[in-house]
Amino acid sequence: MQRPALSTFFTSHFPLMLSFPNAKINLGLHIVAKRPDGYHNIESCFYPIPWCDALEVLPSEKLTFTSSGLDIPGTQESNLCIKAYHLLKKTYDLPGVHIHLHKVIPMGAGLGGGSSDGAFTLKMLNDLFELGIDVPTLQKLAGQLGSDCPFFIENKPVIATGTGTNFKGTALNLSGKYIAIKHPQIHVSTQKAYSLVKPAAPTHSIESILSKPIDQWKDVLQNDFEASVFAQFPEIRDVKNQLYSAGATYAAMSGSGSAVFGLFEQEISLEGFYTFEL
Ligand SMILES: C[C@@](CO)(OP(=O)(O)O)[C@H](O)COP(=O)(O)OP(=O)(O)OC[C@H]1O[C@@H](n2ccc(N)nc2=O)[C@H](O)[C@@H]1O
Ligand SMILES: Nc1ncnc2c1ncn2[C@@H]1O[C@H](COP(=O)(O)OP(=O)(O)O)[C@@H](O)[C@H]1O
Repeated sequence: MQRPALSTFFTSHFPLMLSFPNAKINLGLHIVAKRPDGYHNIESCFYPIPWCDALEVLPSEKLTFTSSGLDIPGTQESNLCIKAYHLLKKTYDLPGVHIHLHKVIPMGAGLGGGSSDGAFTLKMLNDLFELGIDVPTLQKLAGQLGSDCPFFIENKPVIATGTGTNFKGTALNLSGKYIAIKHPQIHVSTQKAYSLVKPAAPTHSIESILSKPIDQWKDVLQNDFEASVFAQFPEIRDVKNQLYSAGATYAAMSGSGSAVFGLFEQEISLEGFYTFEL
């Protein structure tokens, strides 16, 4: 079937699209080796969580961008939504769009919020303009925006290896558990965090640890960033300890920080933490 011209497409379809780019947590994170390109091979479980931004794309004469909610550092051109548009525009005949991002997910937190916005922009433009880009190609494109971006294309729990862009599905299902998260408002540079860790081959695979009950994860399911980040910012370790004191079955820093999360069997309310059901 021949695809209609994009201009007629807009007038014949709903000219608006809304999505809710969500955050992720890392359940365990091993930094396995430094690569010749300067990046690191890792092993981690990426798990999507329902803490979301809101992203709207609608027709416009030219590309425009607005945001609300939390202030996003950097220029519009450095925003991953705009980068995603330009990346697709290199290959596809994209008309103008107006992108509005309502920012909720804390930034520089290890929750992948910016990466999610970039990946969701790719998916929305693909759907809206019926570009027909398949999932592996979308993941490759997302990889050009950042290492965390490809995960958000399929957005389901995976064991990630390589630079965090090779995925194996996992049956891990935390539905019905509760999570408490705090972003201690400390900005940890991902690049610096990687440079402070000495890579090492792990003794146990994350997949094997995650196959055990959650109450056995403590002390074995490790995030290799924690030691150096906690040494620099002891208050982040305090947040983790606070979660265990409150009865968390497992608590850890997400990614390169500084957000810390705890998993609970029951609904909890903790001052200063954002809590919700998974
Ligand atoms: C640590 C993780 C774990 O999920 O997430 P965050 O804590 O940022 O959410 C990721 O590996 C971060 O992914 P992302 O934040 O997209 O990183 P990128 O923009 O690709 O890279 C930022 C910098 O981190 C370093 N980097 C990133 C990924 C990787 N596998 N090895 C690296 O050494 C590089 O120095 C790079 O210049
Ligand atoms: N749409 C966006 N939302 C948030 N941050 C963005 C976005 N686009 C680019 N950035 C940049 O990415 C940085 C952090 O990205 P984010 O993915 O939120 O954190 P992290 O990598 O720690 O998970 C921000 O400080 C900002 O400079």
